[in-house]
Amino acid sequence: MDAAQPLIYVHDFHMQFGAKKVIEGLSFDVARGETFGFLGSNGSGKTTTIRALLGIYRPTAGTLEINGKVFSDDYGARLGYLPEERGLYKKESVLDVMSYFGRLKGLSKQDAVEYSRQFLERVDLSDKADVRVDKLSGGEQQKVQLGVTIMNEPELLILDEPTKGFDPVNRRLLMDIIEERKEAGATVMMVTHQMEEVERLCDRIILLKNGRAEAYGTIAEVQNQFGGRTIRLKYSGVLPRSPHYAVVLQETNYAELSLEDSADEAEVLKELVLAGVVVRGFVAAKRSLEDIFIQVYGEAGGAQDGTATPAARGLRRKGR
Ligand SMILES: Nc1ncnc2c1ncn2[C@@H]1O[C@H](COP(=O)(O)OP(=O)(O)OP(=O)(O)O)[C@@H](O)[C@H]1O
Repeated sequence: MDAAQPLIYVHDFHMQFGAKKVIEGLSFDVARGETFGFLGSNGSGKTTTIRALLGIYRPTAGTLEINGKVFSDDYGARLGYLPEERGLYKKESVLDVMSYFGRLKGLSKQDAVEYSRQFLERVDLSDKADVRVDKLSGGEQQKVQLGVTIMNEPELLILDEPTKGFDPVNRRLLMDIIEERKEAGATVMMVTHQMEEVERLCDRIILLKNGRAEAYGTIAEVQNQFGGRTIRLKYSGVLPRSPHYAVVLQETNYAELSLEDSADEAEVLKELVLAGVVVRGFVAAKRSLEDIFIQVYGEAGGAQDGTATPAARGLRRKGR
C-alpha cells in the first residue's frame, strides 16, 4: 500500500441515466486519513458518485478507484458504508441484527455481542438490545445502523448523510463517534447538508453543481474562493470607493464589505477613518460555509449585486 497514493481517486467521471446527464467530468481524490466532505444540493449526484465508486452503478465514463483499484471485495482496506437507504432486518432484535452483521464482518460471536452491547450503551440504547428493530424510532434505527457500519473499525468510512434526522444532542454524539474513527486514522468520505458538521470534521470538501466540482479544497481555500473575508461595519458617514473591498450589503449605518485577497483589515479601517467615516463597529469574519452554499445553489449572484442573501441577512443579524 503506497501511503502517498490517495485512498479514493476519481478522474473525469461521467454518469448518465438515459438522456439525463447527472455527472459530467468530475475529478477529485481523498487522501489517506483525511475527512472529506462531499457536498451538493439535492439531486446533484452525491449518492450516484458513491454508488459508482462502490461498483453499484457502472460509470458511463471515467476512472473511479479505491486503493488504486476499481472496487471489488478484495480491494484491500476495511470499508464501512452507511448507505442513504437504510436497511436493517426489521423483525429481529437489535442485538441479534448487530451481532449477525458483526459475524459477516469477520468478528467472533463473542466479540460481536460485546461490541454491540458497548455501542448500545454509548448511544443510550442499552434498554433496546432485545427489542425488535421495527419497534425503534427512525433515529434509534439509524444509531444501530451506524453501529453496524463502524463495528469492524473500518479504514475507510463512506457515510451518506450520517446524521440525517437526528436531534442536536444525538447529532453531536454521532459526530463524536465519527471524530473518534477519524482520530483512530480512518479515512472518511461523508455526504452532509449540515455545515456545522463540515466545519467541525472535514479537512477538505467538494461542492458538486451541474455534475462538476464548483469548489474543491480545504475549507479556508473554498472560503477564499468565494470572497474569503468579510467586514461587518457599523458606521456613519459616506463609505469611500476603495480597491481593497467591495460593498456587498448596505443599509442605513450598516454595511458588509468583502475584502480583496491582498487587503489588510487594519489598513481598511485606517482608510475608512481617514475618509471621515465614523466607525462604531468593525468585525472581521470569514464567510460561513452556509452563506457560500446558498450563493452557489440558491440565490446565486444575490450577494454580488448588493442585495442580501438570506444567509447574509442571518450573518448580519448575528453580528449586530
Ligand atoms: N438509477 C437511476 N435512474 C435514473 N436516475 C437516477 C438514478 N439514480 C439517480 N438518478 C438521478 O440522478 C440525480 C442525482 O441523484 P443522487 O441521488 O445522486 O443525488 P444526491 O446528490 O445524492 O441528492 P440528495 O442530496 O437529495 O440525496 C437525480 O436527478 C436522480 O433522479
